[in-house]
Amino acid sequence: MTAPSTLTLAVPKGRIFERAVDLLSRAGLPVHLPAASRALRHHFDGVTLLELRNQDVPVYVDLGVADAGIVGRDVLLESGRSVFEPLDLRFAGCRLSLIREVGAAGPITRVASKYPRLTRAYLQERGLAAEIVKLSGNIELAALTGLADAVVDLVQTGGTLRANHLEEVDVILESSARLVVNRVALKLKREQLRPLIERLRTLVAEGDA
Ligand SMILES: Nc1ncnc2c1ncn2[C@@H]1O[C@H](COP(=O)(O)OP(=O)(O)OP(=O)(O)O)[C@@H](O)[C@H]1O
Ligand SMILES: O=P(O)(O)OC[C@H]1O[C@H](OP(=O)(O)OP(=O)(O)O)[C@H](O)[C@@H]1O
Repeated sequence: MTAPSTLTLAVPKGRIFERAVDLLSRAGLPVHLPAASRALRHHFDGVTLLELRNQDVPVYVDLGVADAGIVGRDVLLESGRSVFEPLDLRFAGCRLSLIREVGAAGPITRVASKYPRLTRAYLQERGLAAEIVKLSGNIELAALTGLADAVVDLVQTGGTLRANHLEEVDVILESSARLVVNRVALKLKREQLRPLIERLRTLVAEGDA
């Protein structure tokens, strides 16, 4: 029998990181939160964690450099990458919404977002020919300053909207953290990936993810 090969997993830094590492640990992988350092690749017994920007997780998984990863559905759909998505992990819940200043009624001619592809698809579906401006963060400021007459961004508690006199005009999609798996790795590393998916599925079903 050959020794099992290393499993490489892509995990985004930021708000998902700690929860994702903890979940993988509770699913039986010998991983733990790395000590604070500048290291971006963390080696454990038979498992390597790659600490990436959210947007890069689907890229690493699709191209097979990571066998699997954890990423928000919002980022996954925006990426357009064709990865296997076996499991909704049911944390990092939020929605992607069209947002305007409270009471704004004029036409939408320019929309700012970190999600230009999803914004384009949404506007096209409604026959709206607005210009899309890609921004990188604090998207709500674009609506406040007049850079755009609407923005497409994430809403969770609604606290950011309330603090900035903005309102949700339409919900475009619901998001939560997803497990994504490279389609070839699913076959080649089946003996490692299948049990991992099933253990994660059990944790989610028990409300423990
Ligand atoms: N306020 C929120 N509440 C719950 N989940 C959120 C919230 N904001 C974002 N998320 C989810 O968590 C994911 C990661 O969010 P995070 O804030 O870490 O990303 P970011 O720092 O904006 O990304 P990056 O800097 O890599 O562009 C998002 O893709 C989304 O799925
Ligand atoms: O509805 P709420 O609970 O207020 O959450 C929504 C906010 O959280 C996210 O921002 P984040 O803090 O990640 O900063 P960013 O805009 O730089 O991405 C998102 O982009 C919203 O601004």
